[in-house]
Amino acid sequence: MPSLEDELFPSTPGKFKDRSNRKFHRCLASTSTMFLWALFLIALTALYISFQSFLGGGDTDKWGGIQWERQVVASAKVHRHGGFSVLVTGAAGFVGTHVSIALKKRGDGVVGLDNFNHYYNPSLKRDRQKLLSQQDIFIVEGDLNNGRLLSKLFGVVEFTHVMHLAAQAGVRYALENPRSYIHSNIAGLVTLLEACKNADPQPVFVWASSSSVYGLNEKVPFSESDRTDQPASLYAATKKAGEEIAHTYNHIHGLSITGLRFFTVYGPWGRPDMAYFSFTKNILKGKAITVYRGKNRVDLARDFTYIDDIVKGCVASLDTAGKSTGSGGKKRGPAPYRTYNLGNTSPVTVPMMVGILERHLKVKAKKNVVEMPGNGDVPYTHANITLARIELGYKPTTDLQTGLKKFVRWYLSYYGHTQGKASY
Ligand SMILES: O=C(O)[C@H]1O[C@H](OP(=O)(O)OP(=O)(O)OC[C@H]2O[C@@H](n3ccc(=O)[nH]c3=O)[C@H](O)[C@@H]2O)[C@H](O)[C@@H](O)[C@H]1O
Repeated sequence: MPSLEDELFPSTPGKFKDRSNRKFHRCLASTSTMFLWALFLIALTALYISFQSFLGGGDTDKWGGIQWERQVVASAKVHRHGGFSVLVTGAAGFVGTHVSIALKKRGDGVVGLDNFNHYYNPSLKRDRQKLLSQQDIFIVEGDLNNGRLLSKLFGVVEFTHVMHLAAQAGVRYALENPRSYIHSNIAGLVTLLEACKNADPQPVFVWASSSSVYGLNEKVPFSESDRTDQPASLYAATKKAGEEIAHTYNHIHGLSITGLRFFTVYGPWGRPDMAYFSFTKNILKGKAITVYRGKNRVDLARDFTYIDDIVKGCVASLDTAGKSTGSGGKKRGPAPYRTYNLGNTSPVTVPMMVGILERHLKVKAKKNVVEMPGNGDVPYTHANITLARIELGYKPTTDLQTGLKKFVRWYLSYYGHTQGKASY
């Protein structure tokens, strides 16, 4: 009777069989099986890798693939003669959402980029995303530091402009999480500028700096030419560093750069970490709010600027920016480098801001007035906007009273009067 082995590995008919031959066959059999298994596993791995690269992912499964590219291209499509194709970073953020909608409404193509981080409750960001999606604006989910994603994006769309609004915001949070400022405001900025530098043609670059760069400067109102070498917070320091970094990309690579120094922007769909927003929540909940006061019992003041005015300043900056001159990463000639204050030019004290909120909310605030802790705050901001007025036609029109009324109306409609849903 033939053994199992013989059946599995029948000898060639007519050939002589012996024991050593059998051993050899047995060894060959197990080696071949192992070899076949290895081949099978290699093939499986190769199949998986090629499927992943077909999807375009790798770093994250949130981007890449044919469907994703279609969405990006459709969102970037320009619907007006001479319109722009704009990459808006931080599109699910406060300013990013408003700027994206304004651009889309006038016929520009807009592609958003946002990492939906958890600095504050991302459900607000998701709701802003829904708002943008109703305007056919697609947000790519990814981080600024993902160079692969950025080069893919610039490969799919020839962006004419980049509106860079993504950042780690907040002055006081830098004490808790300093690295997040370096990650987004320094490393992320450089990764994005690299992608812009390498793009051919290079896009125009407009980005959000901050009033905080004036730091301990005591000359008011703050003009663009005033000193900015005394930052009071790490946030301010990273924004100031961003300005210097952007300058080198303008100088070496011919990128057209416009830096906008925003002054305490507020309004509907705003940031829950900001004072006017968190005060509203706490006043409605009957909780005490902490109002900081400066040295010698001097009230702190801010040049609060309404979101619609900021949006006009951003759009005007895109419209008036000269072209980048570089190609293949090399500068072909001088490119514009501009810096503007976007403020309101009428500072209001924090207690006055609280008073306006009390009137709009029809609730009296419980206030704890404490001396300003040494946490990065500055006592006073006031923008000189002459340059922006002359060169951008920037003219803010909303005072704090009117702007906060609009904010409170939005807040109550979004969170409801009961505050039950306000978990941020
Ligand atoms: O223009 C900017 O470049 C920055 O504007 C904003 O910073 P700020 O002007 O500091 O706004 P915000 O925190 O609302 O505090 C407002 C006032 O309330 C005081 N304040 C704050 C908190 C509190 O509990 N109590 C209080 O009195 C506080 O002392 C201050 O006097 C952005 O957050 C920042 O990301 C950046 O964009």
